[in-house]
Amino acid sequence: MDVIVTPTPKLQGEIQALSSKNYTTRYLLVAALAEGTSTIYYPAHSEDSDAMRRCISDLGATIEEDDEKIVITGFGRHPRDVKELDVGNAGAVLRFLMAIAALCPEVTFINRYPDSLGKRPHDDLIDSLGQLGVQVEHREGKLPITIRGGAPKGGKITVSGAVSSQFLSALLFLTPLLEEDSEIEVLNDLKSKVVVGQTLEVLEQAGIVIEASEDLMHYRIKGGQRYEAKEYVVQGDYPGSAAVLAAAAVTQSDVTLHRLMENSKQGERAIVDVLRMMEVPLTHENGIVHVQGNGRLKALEFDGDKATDAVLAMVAAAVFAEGTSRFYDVENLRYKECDRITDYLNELRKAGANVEEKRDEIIVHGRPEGVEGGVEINAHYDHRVIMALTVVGLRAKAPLRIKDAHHVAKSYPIFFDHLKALGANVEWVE
Ligand SMILES: O=C(O)C1=C[C@@H](OP(=O)(O)O)[C@@H](O)[C@H](O)C1
Ligand SMILES: C=C(OP(=O)(O)O)C(=O)O
Repeated sequence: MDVIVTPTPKLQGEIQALSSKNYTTRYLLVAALAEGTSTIYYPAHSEDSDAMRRCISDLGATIEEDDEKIVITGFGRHPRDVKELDVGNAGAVLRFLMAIAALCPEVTFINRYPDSLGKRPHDDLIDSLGQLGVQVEHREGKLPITIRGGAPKGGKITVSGAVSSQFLSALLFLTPLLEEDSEIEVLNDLKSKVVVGQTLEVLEQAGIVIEASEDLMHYRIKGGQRYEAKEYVVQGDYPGSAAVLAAAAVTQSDVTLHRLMENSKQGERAIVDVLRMMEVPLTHENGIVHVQGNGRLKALEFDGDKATDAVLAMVAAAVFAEGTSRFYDVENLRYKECDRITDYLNELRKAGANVEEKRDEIIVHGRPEGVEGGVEINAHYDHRVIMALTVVGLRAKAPLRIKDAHHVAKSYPIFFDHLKALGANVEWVE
């Protein structure tokens, strides 16, 4: 399914931010790793969170769900002897479960998205699992991957954080369940460090004790711990909301988003500060962001690694700013659903934006007068490319047709419904 985005000068209205994808996947996992019954209120509904639901159910968790909550009885440290798992296109779900699969005799992760997740590298985690004595069969570090767990005991592990923080998070979920104590040392930098803060927060809520160094590069984890069954409440999602806020910033707008906590550990809450630095009129109080866009934005420089899943939306806003913006320290955007530097900038250029790339930077020469539009956009299987190009389409001179826009459902199935509710001219077409 494609979406046609027709230029829309004005957005107005109020929406409830969707629930956080990253917290939902984590709460589902820690609930599955507990032995009793946990309740998660307001879990996200998207392809990625559904992938975690499906996999923990295959691994033996019992799940009951209604409109408000999901009730999970976990399998503790004894997952069912499942042969195959399908994580869809969800990187975090795959990486977290590759580690948990070490508790199973043999599990194969299938390759359902050969052109997206199928291209992403997992070598660093494979290497760390190897240090625990776990055998991993793979195709040059990529899917399909078979994990032969045996019975890892714990011990000293190193993991590279240069490509993704998800490898470290995966080891942090596994090691408390092992018989012996573990020590993890992160090598070569740690990208998306803020997301590890979310992992540690959720582990603590689940009753797990981890000693982490202040720089998040060293960890001591006691073995033989048990995840406690708990009640969790999922907060609003900043990465998805970043695209809605960027849309409000590039138009004449009066847009209010609820459920966005000021003190959230999501790095992508930086979208609010970035838009403020771009001189977009907005307020953020009591979990409510209110944007009154006037279409004028100023360029800025920003360390994108602090808000990895909001960078594409920030770049989309910068396309219309006065001056040249620079988003640096973003190399690991190349290892996401697509190469979010080269592939994304190609699509932006097609739409008429003036952008340049370096290995680890995106540079945007703003065009406050608007971009041409009138072209077809390749979504590259990437929900964040789809959302960001939608923002650009709202202020183009002619409509954009975003091919295969249904992949937006990876994280934000109702993105276009939300934009429509704000008055955006967006239409699904076959
Ligand atoms: O741990 C997580 O849930 C995530 C970590 C980040 O990935 P990287 O650590 O690979 O940057 C982020 O981009 C992804 O959407 C979710
Ligand atoms: C990169 C993302 O997710 P994942 O790595 O879990 O596939 C994302 O949500 O933008």
